[in-house]
Amino acid sequence: MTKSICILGSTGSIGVQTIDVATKLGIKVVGLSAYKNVALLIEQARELDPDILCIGDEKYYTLLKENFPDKIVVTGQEGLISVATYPAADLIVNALVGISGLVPTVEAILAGKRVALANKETLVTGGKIIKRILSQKQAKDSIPVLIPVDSEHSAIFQCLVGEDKKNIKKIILTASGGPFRGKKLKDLQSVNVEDVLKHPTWNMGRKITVDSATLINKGFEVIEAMFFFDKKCDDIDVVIHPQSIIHSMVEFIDGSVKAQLSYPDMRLPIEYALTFPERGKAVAAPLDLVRVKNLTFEEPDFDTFFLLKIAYECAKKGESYPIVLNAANEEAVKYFLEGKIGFVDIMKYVAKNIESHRGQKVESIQDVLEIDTETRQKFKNLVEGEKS
Ligand SMILES: NC(=O)C1=CN([C@@H]2O[C@H](COP(=O)(O)OP(=O)(O)OC[C@H]3O[C@@H](n4cnc5c(N)ncnc54)[C@H](OP(=O)(O)O)[C@@H]3O)[C@@H](O)[C@H]2O)C=CC1
Ligand SMILES: CC(=O)[C@@H](O)[C@H](O)COP(=O)(O)O
Ligand SMILES: [Mn+2]
Repeated sequence: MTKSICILGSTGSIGVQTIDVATKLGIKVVGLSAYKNVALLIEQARELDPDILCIGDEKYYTLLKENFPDKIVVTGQEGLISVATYPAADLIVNALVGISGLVPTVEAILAGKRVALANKETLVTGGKIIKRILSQKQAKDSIPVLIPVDSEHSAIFQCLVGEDKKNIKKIILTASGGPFRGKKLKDLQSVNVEDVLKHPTWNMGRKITVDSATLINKGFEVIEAMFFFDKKCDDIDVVIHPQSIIHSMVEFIDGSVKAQLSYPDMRLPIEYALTFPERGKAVAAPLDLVRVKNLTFEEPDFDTFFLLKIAYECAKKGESYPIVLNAANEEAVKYFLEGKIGFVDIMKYVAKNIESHRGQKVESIQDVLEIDTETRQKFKNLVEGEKS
């Protein structure tokens, strides 16, 4: 079992829950990173006494170092990589948000680390390159280098224990449907940030909560599943399941379907990633299906939530398309949370960015980062251009 971990993004939703699980399991946290929430990072470091601390934003470095003169205190991208590759950690938990998670994942893998991956943007943007890097690495044991934390992928991973991947017919990802399930585009014109952040079943960071409302989160998860489980997007379905009790399913060639169920609590997939191939008993409340009563299912509304359809198209085209999808979406969500564009504009501008994109081959992480930067610039030009 894992004995020591570093947590990248320890001050976020997944980061904080990882600390809870690790503490309950008696796992030592040897490294922490945050971007700008230095107050919480200091509090966490006082409690956990790690060896290495990283603050992304350099302006907080001095404050952090003054508080911990005897620890390794690092900053910036280089500092983040020092935590991602820290020698004393058995496993790195990547709980960063957005493309900021990509390079640390790659560096951790290259340094021979196992990674519990919550940061889905890593595989959305860098899946092709990471797959190549993993194929060149010698497996040390039967435990995969990348272990899923995203609840759906953890569910599938659990359903596949003891199974041969060649017997998978289909992966069925469940989606809550978000706060606007059943609504049409005309109903969404005037929704505000507060409405969008009211997720019906999960309590998560702001960016992923907005992604759940547009359903692009599920599109990203289709792409994430392609890389985790080596499947084509045509073999991955999405079904709306408003209760978020079934976290995903696998249909096998004989017609049998396996599912993983629990109350919606991210600490369970986090615990599974930390204890795999064993199971812990640190966190989950026992599931009472009589109390839950109804498990219901619906078709996704691809017309209203058209970014899900676009995500499938990007998944099929591969190469630069998922990178552009992710970068345009990250910018759009940022603009929306800053009050600069409306909710429907997120979907509209991401769609426009994809429409005008001419695919490019992707051969390296450098290519990924260049396409990401170009797309963000193009996005800004598009939005600012339409405003003036
Ligand atoms: N939250 C959830 O329940 C789930 C999340 N996920 C995925 O897990 C990942 C994390 O999500 P979540 O915990 O909600 O996100 P949060 O926004 O809550 O946390 C993000 C963390 O990353 C840090 N961070 C943000 N930007 C940067 C940057 N540019 N460089 C370095 N560090 C940075 C933040 O630091 P600071 O606090 O200092 O800003 C914070 O610690 C995402 O990819 C998400 O899609 C998947 C399934 C469920
Ligand atoms: C908890 C988790 O894994 C999220 O990715 C979740 O799936 C979001 O909810 P939606 O199903 O609404 O996208
Ligand atoms: Mn998920």
